[in-house]
Order: sequence, then C-alpha cells, then structure tokens
Amino acid sequence: MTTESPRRDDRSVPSRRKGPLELRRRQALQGTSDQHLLDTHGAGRFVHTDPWRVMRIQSEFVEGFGALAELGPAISIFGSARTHPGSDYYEMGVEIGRLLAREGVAVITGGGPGSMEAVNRGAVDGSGTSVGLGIELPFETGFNPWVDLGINFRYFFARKTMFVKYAHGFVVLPGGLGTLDELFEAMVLVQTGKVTSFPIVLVGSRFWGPLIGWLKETLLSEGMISPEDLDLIQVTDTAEDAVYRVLAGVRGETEERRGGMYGSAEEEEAWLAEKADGE
Ligand SMILES: CC(C)=CCNc1ncnc2c1ncn2[C@@H]1O[C@H](COP(=O)(O)O)[C@@H](O)[C@H]1O
Repeated sequence: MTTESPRRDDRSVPSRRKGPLELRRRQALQGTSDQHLLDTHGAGRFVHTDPWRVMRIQSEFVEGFGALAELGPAISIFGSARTHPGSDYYEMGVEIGRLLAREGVAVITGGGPGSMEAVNRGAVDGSGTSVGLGIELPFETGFNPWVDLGINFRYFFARKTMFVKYAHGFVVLPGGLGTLDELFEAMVLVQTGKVTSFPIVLVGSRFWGPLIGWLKETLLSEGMISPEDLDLIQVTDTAEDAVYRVLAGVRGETEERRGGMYGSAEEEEAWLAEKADGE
C-alpha cells in the first residue's frame, strides 16, 4: 500500500495562520491569541508558559542595557562567594577594587558575598563605581552592602551577557564552579571572536597553576586547543599587576609586557618546571 501525497488545499484538514506560524490539524484548533487573552479566567497559569518567560527574559536585557549603557570604562571581576575578610584572596579583591576605582574604572561583580563583596568594597573605598549583577538563587543572599548599582537577574545567561557587554576585560580571583563557568565563558567568547581585545587576568598562580598545566599538558597536547588559545589568559600574583595587566590589555599594550602567561617565556618555563619537581 502506498501513501498518497497530501493535497495542499485539502479543506478537510483544519488549518490557520498565526503570525509567522502555519498551523494544521490539532495545532490549528487551539483558539486565537485574543481569545486566550480575553476569554480565560484561569488562575494565572499563563505566567508559567514559555512565551511569558520570553517576555521576562527580554525585560532582563532591557533593564540591564538601560541601567549600564552609560557606565563608562569597566572591568568585571569574578571570584569565590565563600572567602572571608582577612583571607589573602578577599584582601586582594579589596585592593583590586580600590586600584581600579582610582584609575576611574567601574567594577562589575556578581554582587554577592566573598570576593565579590571584597571588590565592591574596594571600589567604594576608592570612590569608584561599584556595580553588582545579582542572581536569583534558591538560597537568597542578597546584594552585599558595597553594591551601589545593583541589578537582580533571574536568568544566568542574561546576567552573563551584561558581564561581557559592559566590561572591557576580566579579572578572575580564585573561586569554585561559578567562577570557572564565568572564566570559560569569557575564554570561549574571545576564542571564537565574539568579543575582541578582551584581556583576562587570573590572580593567584598557586591556585590557577594546575588548571593551566592541564590546559597545556592535556588539552594542547591532545590537539583540543591551539597554542594561541593559551595566550587568552595571563596569570599574576598581585593586585597591582592584575590591574596593570588588565588595563594595559584594554589599551592593547599587552605584548611588550608579556612573553608567556607567567611573565617572560623563560619565567614561565621555570615556574612550570618547579611545579613539576614539587609533584
Ligand atoms: C554563599 C553563597 C554560595 C552565596 C551565593 N550568592 C551569589 N550571589 C551572586 N553571585 C554568585 C553567588 N554565588 C555564585 N555567584 C557567581 O559565581 C561566582 C562565584 O561562584 P563560586 O563561589 O566560584 O562557585 C561569582 O563570580 C558570581 O558571579
């Protein structure tokens, strides 16, 4: 038995157009938009539908673009939500915020506790612009007290766009999964040319060294990344150098300062050899 080809003008098949959609059979029997809007008295189920979510997502972009469009030069700084005042990483965050503020550069953080708080705190201390892009989480922590301009997002992906769109570079302090997610997102955007001339500076060679070793020894040697992908990141150990490098990178001045990720190519080799000896 062969299947007959359908006739395009088969009137027995219910069909209708809805904006850009062509709907047939059961798809066509769902009522019109006006009907849905005016004729339903249900208990607000529509707020859980995907089209409604799209409106909310759109509104996050509109709010974010509106609030940040006139921010001026800015750097996004990522780092652990779990560091405490007095720890090296926290104090480094404070110093980075302060130094950027003194250079007239706004800081953008996740607005939460730990190293995010540290950076916002430093920026306020340095009389700079202190921005927090918060995220709705099941365990609500709210903005840290040093966020002067806070925007709360429901959706990670909308918030991430803001971190990239309104910053000219990234500084990454030690952190956990959230920090790694932000770091790799930034690296992929630069690697694929979605953003250009976007310096990424990691702070803390002891913390980041093993990850960089793995990128080199496994990803690079197995051909999963190109040698130039490793040039996307620089590593340093001081707040001053992190700020110097990220601002130099924004101005396109990185090359004379850096031969490899740890300073000169020789320094980088020595550092990696020392690390390998210690293992
Ligand atoms: C104590 C606790 C877990 C609070 C969570 N409150 C948070 N508020 C805002 N941004 C956050 C929060 N947790 C994670 N993030 C995001 O993920 C990164 C830190 O996550 P992690 O600690 O590295 O993995 C930050 O750069 C930030 O953008």
